[in-house]
Amino acid sequence: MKIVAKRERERVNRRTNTENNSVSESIDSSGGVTVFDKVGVFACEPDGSNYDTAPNLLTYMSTLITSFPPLLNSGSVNYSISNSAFNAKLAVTSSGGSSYPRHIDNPLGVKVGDTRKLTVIIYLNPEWRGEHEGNLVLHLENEDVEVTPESGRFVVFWSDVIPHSVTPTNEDFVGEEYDRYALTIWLPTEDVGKIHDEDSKFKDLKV
Ligand SMILES: O=C(O)CCC(=O)C(=O)O
Ligand SMILES: [Fe+2]
Repeated sequence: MKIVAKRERERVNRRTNTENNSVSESIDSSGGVTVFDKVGVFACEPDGSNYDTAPNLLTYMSTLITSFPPLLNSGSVNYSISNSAFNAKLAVTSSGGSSYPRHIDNPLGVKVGDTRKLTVIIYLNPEWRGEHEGNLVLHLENEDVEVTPESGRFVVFWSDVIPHSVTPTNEDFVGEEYDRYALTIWLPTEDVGKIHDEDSKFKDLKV
């Protein structure tokens, strides 16, 4: 299964990958928006057209998108997570030093029509070892939590409040075999009052 996942992630990447050096927006503590480059990060948006070459990946994605929102909404607080306007990205962070700066995925929220509430990341790196680095760091209230991008690892956090970054991939490991693959699915909320909610205990976190 791990090998299938590896072949499939490479096929999706090869077939549809066009975007290099993607940019993202980040917001500072006074509300200013800056655009940052993600040098060495290649991304594509897997969809039904990838089913022929990556059936397991697509089946996994569709199972997750249909089953996860109802599960989350049945918790003690209903965040009205929806699967209606999800978006997905397969990102390949090149070996040899590429990284993501500290940012929030949805810094501006409803004023720019961005209703993403939940970031779900699945790592697809069956041969990942600690020395390859490229760890996700979640900058939480009182601590930074570092998550290694091991295959099958599943990370979920609020898209609108949690600052995070990716440490540089190790410059000593260069070549496609060391590229770092992450499949991200963003799920929106139908209750836009839940975005940048003043009652959120994370509201004071800053990019
Ligand atoms: O690949 C990761 O671990 C995080 C990626 C990320 O922060 C993003 O795509 O916004
Ligand atoms: Fe992010």
